[in-house]
Amino acid sequence: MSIRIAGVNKSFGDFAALTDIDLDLPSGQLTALLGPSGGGKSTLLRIIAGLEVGDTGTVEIEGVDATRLPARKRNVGFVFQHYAAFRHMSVADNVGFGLKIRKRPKAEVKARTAEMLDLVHLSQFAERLPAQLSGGQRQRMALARALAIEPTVLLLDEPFGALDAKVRKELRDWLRRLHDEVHVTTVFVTHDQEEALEVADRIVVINDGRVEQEGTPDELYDAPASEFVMGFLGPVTALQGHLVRPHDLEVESHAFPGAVEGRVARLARVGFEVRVELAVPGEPAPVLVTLTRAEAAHKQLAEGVAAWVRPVPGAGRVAVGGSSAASAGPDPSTGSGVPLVAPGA
Ligand SMILES: Nc1ncnc2c1ncn2[C@@H]1O[C@H](COP(=O)(O)OP(=O)(O)OP(=O)(O)O)[C@@H](O)[C@H]1O
Repeated sequence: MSIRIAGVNKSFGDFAALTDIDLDLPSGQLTALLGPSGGGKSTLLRIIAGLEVGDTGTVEIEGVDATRLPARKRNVGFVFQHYAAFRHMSVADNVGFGLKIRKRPKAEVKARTAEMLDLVHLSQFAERLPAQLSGGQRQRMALARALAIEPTVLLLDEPFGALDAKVRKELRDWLRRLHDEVHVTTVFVTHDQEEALEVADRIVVINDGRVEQEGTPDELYDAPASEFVMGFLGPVTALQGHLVRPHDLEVESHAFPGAVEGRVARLARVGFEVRVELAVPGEPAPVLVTLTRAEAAHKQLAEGVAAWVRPVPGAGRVAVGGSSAASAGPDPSTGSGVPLVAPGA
């Protein structure tokens, strides 16, 4: 285990920003701290970095107790959303700065800087000033600077948060490829579930200062431990007291085993998919089902027609007001008494 956090609590005045955090983040992996704004992600990252100290608990980095070590002795690379570059220094000098202040030989600084610029594809901009780079290029420069010192862990706080959606997406693919090349243990903070699902090996969902769930992207998506995690990771709809994913519902224009009857209230084509809203007696809100266009055409669904719906067998789901898919109990819609729980739940 590369980063081990045990019993960490942190309050600001009487506000509890983090409560009872215990986490083991494996070596060489890319872990996302995911959650809504104000949940405590940045505070946790700053405690790992040594920029903030927990009120209780310990932080271990690669087997070394770092709880009382100052930030500069933890050998961490840190990248913030708004990277503060030295404006009067060239891109190359910014990247080599950490090595220079560590008094490494000139030749080594030069070689390592060139290597890092090559890694982040900025070699041709080495002599420019930071102001002459785009936002995305500047964040790549920040990553090169953080990596230049060969950090034990790389900590990224919403590194692409200030960039527009297209550049953000490019950089997230790029970060994944970069990580596959260098394998440095990386923790990054994001509130964007798509970013976490796409890039991370592991995701830790943090809400209200607590860890809601941790696991691989698949584990969290397929077997969410709570309503909160399920809703935060993707669209959900409620049917018969359970939250399910709209693409995990089967719908037909005729009755079929375990399905309940409703009526198509609305049918909308959105790009490659069709979103169907069903009015189902007893359901307080429309039941949302997503289908491909071909499926919708084949099933002859149209506004106003009767339709029958049930969760696909094995669909991940969570009881409304409950806490876990596994506690969902027997499923009335299967008629078999076999609960429909997420795989591995
Ligand atoms: N130095 C501080 N003094 C007082 N309160 C703080 C301090 N730092 C953070 N907080 C509070 O602690 C809570 C958690 O903040 P934190 O920045 O860790 O959340 P976050 O999940 O990273 O959110 P965001 O995505 O908005 O940055 C917030 O309510 C914040 O206002």
